[in-house]
Amino acid sequence: MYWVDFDKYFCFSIRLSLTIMKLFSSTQIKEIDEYSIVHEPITSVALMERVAEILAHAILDIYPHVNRFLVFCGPGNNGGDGLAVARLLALQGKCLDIVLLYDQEKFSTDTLINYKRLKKTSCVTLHRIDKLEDLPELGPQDVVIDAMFGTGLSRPLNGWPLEVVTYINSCQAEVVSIDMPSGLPGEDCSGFPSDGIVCATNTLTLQFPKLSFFFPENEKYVGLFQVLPIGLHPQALTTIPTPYQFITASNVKPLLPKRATFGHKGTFGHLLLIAGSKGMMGASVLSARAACRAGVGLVTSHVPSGQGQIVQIAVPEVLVVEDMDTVCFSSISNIKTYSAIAVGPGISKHQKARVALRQLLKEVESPLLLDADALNIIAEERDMLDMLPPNTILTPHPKELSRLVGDWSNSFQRLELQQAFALKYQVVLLCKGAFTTIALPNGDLLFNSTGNSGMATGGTGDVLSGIIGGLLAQGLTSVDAAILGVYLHGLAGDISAGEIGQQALTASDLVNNLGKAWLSILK
Ligand SMILES: NC(=O)C1=CN([C@@H]2O[C@H](COP(=O)(O)OP(=O)(O)OC[C@H]3O[C@@H](n4cnc5c(N)ncnc54)[C@H](O)[C@@H]3O)[C@@H](O)[C@H]2O)[C@H](O)CC1
Ligand SMILES: [K+]
Repeated sequence: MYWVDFDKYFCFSIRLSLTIMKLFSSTQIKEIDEYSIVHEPITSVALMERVAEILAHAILDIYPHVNRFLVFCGPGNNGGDGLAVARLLALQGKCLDIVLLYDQEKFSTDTLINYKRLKKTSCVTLHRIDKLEDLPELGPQDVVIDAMFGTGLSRPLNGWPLEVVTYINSCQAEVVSIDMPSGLPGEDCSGFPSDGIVCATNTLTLQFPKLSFFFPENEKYVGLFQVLPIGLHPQALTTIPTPYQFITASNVKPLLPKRATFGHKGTFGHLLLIAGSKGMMGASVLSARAACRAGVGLVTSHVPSGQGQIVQIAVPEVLVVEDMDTVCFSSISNIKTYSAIAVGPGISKHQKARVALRQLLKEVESPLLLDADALNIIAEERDMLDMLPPNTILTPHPKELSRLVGDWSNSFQRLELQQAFALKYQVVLLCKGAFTTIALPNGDLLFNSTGNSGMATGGTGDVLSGIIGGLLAQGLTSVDAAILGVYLHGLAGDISAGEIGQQALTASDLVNNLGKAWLSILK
């Protein structure tokens, strides 16, 4: 399970007046680091000291009762952070054993300065070690501080550092990694063997989450992660370009649609929801309920003939139109009446639904969202991809996404495929999951910050379609509707998990907590 200290993250972003929380590559982080040193101005060793104070504080917060820490230090500034943290923890009365993996000739300038400072500190024992058998004893109550490699990692670990990583991973002790688990690259992890990376209990990362933290295959290395603002220069953060952004509360607040005082139900849009088929009417009900709580004026549910009663009883707020077919969506009518259309949840891949979807794509003029079976159909009938109107929103989960974009061998490649597809077809393409990603028609890629694994349960995708559809109908652009919809959906999930826990969470809880989610953003 991941954990991000979003409050600290938000506070800091607001203080810097950032409207967008960017995510940077390791190379760019080095550039931002250097820019900050010149323009703050601050010496690099003073910046390292500031970082170490923040890190030591966070470590003491997590482990207030731990008395002994074993710090593994590499040659670069990550090792320097470790040495400075060790000194500060020793000054707090903790017992510190420091394992130096390299001779001081290999140390970076600031690491060497901190090595010399540490030698003058009491309660620390420095070990320059190059064999496992010489390592100091590590008890289950002790905590390992991993300060071997951070953003400067340039290749997979081998030799001595690899032996140390294997040893650390075989021990019972908890591990806190500084900035990154040693051995984990910041972005593309292909070619980095899985046994050469520290498995941290907690990762205390500096200023920004690293891209690789958002990849499911890296959960076992990153553990719980916390983002610690270290005061890098706001100018560098705003001017250095990156396609990656992180959606936080400060990003979504400006997107909230205004409610005109004299508005009536015609003012707030009319959504057509084409969802459900015989035996799959739950999808229709859930998406309709969610749409009704998304601020939209009117919702019409298009359902198979004879199924309308289900929706009318379950969601009295919606209007219902029945198809001619008794099984599935088979034809469209009066689509120009609506300010947005969402199609797909539970519609089946029946031949009649395929024909109707094709017809819809030919005739549609309003903003459009495609989900679930609508996506499966266009993945199989690929000429329909060229019929997608620009800015259509597609909301697949990973399996549906792979049908659209092809298979990937790691999550970084998945991001690239997602971005390329959004750019090629000029659509907004989601990949639902932890940190739902949203690829934009300009090639940018956003990560959502809300949500939890309690939401990994049937029907939550239908709820998302209803929310985003409702926002589209109110006139939000596709990009804004996708960002706000995904954020609200996850927030409703977090509020639900806070009330009833993740295990008991159902899709209906998300709908019921959407009001609280809106209020929490409006605050
Ligand atoms: N974010 C910031 O602004 C700050 C970050 N700080 C910390 O500095 C590190 C990054 O430091 P850097 O010196 O650039 O890199 P590393 O310490 O990660 O390591 C570089 C060091 O390691 C060697 N090396 C690289 N890969 C390997 C390998 N596979 N095997 C062996 N050796 C390797 C390389 O040659 C160098 O010697 C960042 O993570 C933060 O912890 C600053 O303290 C403050 C500002
Ligand atoms: K590290």
